[in-house]
Amino acid sequence: HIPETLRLYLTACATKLTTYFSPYITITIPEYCAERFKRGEFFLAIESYLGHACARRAHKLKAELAKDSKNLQVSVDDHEEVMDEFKGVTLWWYASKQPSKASLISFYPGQEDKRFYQLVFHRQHRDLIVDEYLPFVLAEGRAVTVRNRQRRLFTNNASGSWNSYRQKSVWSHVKFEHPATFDTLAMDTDHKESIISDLMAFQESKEYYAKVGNAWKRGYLLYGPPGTGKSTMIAAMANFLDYDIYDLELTAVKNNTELRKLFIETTGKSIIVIEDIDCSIDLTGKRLKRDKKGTKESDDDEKPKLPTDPEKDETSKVTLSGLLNFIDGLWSACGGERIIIFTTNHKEKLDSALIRRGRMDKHIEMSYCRFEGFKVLANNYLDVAEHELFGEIRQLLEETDMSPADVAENMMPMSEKKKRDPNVCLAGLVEALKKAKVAKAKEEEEAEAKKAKEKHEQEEAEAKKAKEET
Ligand SMILES: Nc1ncnc2c1ncn2[C@@H]1O[C@H](COP(=O)(O)OP(=O)(O)OP(=O)(O)O)[C@@H](O)[C@H]1O
Ligand SMILES: [Mg+2]
Repeated sequence: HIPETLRLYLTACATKLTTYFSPYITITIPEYCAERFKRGEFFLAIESYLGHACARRAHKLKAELAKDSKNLQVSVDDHEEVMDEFKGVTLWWYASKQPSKASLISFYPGQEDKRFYQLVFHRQHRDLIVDEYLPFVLAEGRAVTVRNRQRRLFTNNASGSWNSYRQKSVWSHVKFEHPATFDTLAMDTDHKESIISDLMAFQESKEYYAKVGNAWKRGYLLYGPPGTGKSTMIAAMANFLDYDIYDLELTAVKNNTELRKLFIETTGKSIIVIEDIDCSIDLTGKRLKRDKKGTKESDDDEKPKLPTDPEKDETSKVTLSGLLNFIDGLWSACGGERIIIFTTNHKEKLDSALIRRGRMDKHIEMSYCRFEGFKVLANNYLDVAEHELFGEIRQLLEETDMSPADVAENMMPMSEKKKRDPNVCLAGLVEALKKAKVAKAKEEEEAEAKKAKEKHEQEEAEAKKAKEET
């Protein structure tokens, strides 16, 4: 009978010897790495890669529902061996686990079993594997993860009911599931095409941004009257690019420090949206309450402010310069692929520093519904591509300014949901357009009258003045 210590020693020696003479090299990738509470990114990438690329060759698989509970995620089961081939070289992956000492109380998930992957290959391929294969696996695995992930809509305004228990993170999120696409978006076709190609160019120009030394980001300013599809456009962009959305509510951000923190916690492949920028900030750095959503005008629930020195007061607000820094690239260190979008109903109210090129690279105007946009809506809502009323509608759309939201609403009044008869719906739209046309004519008339009156008054005043002088 051999003493325990000696036995352990001999086993260790035997392992050493076999490794010494073995022509094979083993690389182990543990599930939990240095930062103990986070699953290692490489481990996760391998898991995705093997499930995707090599699963067909494995005998024992396990399937789990992905986060969105729609896609099945298949991965290689524990204690299973899979073969892979890379540039003609064969290598083997083992998924395995090591039960940890039972006496330990588990502090983090996975303490019970230490799972790991082992990669075995011939030592003559060492350089190929380390320099090319492993980076390849990492990239592939990441791509698979991205394809399977559930996209999310983040918000910093957690006062609502959602996820309010998640106090720790500055952002709270819900699933992002907006059906809007560029196909369903009613707007000028050329305009739409130019936006799509701009987005594609952005997505593909990682190297270019690195070369010119810019952060990999792009800013869009969406402007136009209410109901012209600015928010819808953002959803369509996110769907097109497969990005997350961060909806940044500036009025809920206390100061520039908090703004920076929010920004740093965003991840790549995301769109950061600040809606109604003109209502959120003004040039003196004073934040305005937005009355649009029925928020209170004044902070009368706050304690009366003690007189403080102006410097201190400054830090309690998000200022324009804070916002500019935020866009400019304090943060370029935290990786790229971000799009920043501002929306506004009044472009002319914005400070030129905010929207100059370089900050907002592209200004996109969303405008009233014209015939091209209407055709998209008619197709979406009524499945009509041609109709005898189209000619009249085309004419009326040119003469009135109706937003796509109103056109859609008039074409399909919510109360008459069941009547999807195109004839009825389009006739309803014609009616509404005619009414809008009359209203517009009246408005113009009134404006004209007012102008004439003012002119008259001015002339009178001038005449009076001239009389006095003489
Ligand atoms: N161009 C469009 N194409 C398709 N649908 C549209 C379009 N514009 C508006 N709609 C419809 O009208 C609704 C309101 O549009 P949306 O919220 O995108 O407008 P908005 O420009 O963001 O308005 P606001 O300035 O008030 O925020 C949407 O739910 C959508 O169904
Ligand atoms: Mg909107």
